[in-house]
Amino acid sequence: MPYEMIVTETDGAVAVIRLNRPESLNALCDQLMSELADALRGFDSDKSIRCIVLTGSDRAFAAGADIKEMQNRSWPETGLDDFIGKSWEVVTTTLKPVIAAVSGYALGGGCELAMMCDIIIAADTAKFGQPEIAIGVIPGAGGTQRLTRAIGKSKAMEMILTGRMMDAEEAERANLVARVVPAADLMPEAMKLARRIAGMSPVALLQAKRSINAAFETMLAEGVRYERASFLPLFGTPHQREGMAAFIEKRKPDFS
Ligand SMILES: CCCCCCCCCCCCC[C@H](O)CC(=O)SCCNC(=O)CCNC(=O)[C@H](O)C(C)(C)COP(=O)(O)OP(=O)(O)OC[C@H]1O[C@@H](n2cnc3c(N)ncnc32)[C@H](O)[C@@H]1OP(=O)(O)O
Repeated sequence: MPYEMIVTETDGAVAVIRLNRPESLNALCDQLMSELADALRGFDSDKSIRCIVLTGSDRAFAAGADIKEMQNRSWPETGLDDFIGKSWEVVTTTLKPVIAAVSGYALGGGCELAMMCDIIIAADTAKFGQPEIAIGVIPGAGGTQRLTRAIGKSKAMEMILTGRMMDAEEAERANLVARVVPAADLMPEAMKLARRIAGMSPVALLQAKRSINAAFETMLAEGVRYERASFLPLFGTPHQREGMAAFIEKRKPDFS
């Protein structure tokens, strides 16, 4: 599928998807989200890819869903089409680790898209927010749920009820992002992290990602049961044997 609104490339076992609508600060229109979903499905089924980096431009990761596209839509016409589920949610069903490398604006659907990813690395220029209230709506792609779980009720409520932005430093203090780096270092740092993750056992990465995400979705006892059900099947796999043998033999493991 030729893409008009995203650019994709691979670097060894790492795939990079760059949102590419600079004229509208990467506003997330239906076509862009369909292209993103297609690219994610493709890399998720490509055995040579073990980690995915999603990024935007220096000025904007994404300034939200496309207001101009949404302006005149109404539920009676579009309510039967689960567009959010069929395209936006593909990020959350991607089995491989997805790193969001955020520079500039990540607002509304842009912040929600970043939060659907597994790890957010922020440039010191990043600005996060859910300003939907200012245009008469609320977050519609998980923002009220993921932001609250990530930063706590009071700060999430303040952000969503006022629509204010938070800068990268505040986002790091609030645990919305894993780390803040100088803007010039964003992609080098994101790629370094992605390569490190890509060197690990794919089956262990899958079980770890699923178990951590289960912590968002369930009560503690159920989450621990889910983790145990993910942990025990790893024993007897070639990568568990190789990983533990390599430690004992004092050598690097080969998870290829
Ligand atoms: C039943 C009906 C269903 C309908 C929807 C279903 C399908 C979609 C699924 C959506 C699920 C997610 C929902 C999400 O939670 C909702 C949103 O994301 S709403 C949008 C939230 N974002 C914003 O409100 C931010 C808007 N942008 C700004 O505030 C400013 O642009 C800025 C980021 C502060 C930057 O300001 P400036 O530096 O001054 O730059 P400009 O404002 O001049 O912008 C430059 C250029 O980009 C255009 N643009 C910016 N943001 C958007 C956007 N979100 N949508 C469309 N276009 C955008 C801006 O218009 C300028 O373009 P120009 O006017 O020059 O052509």
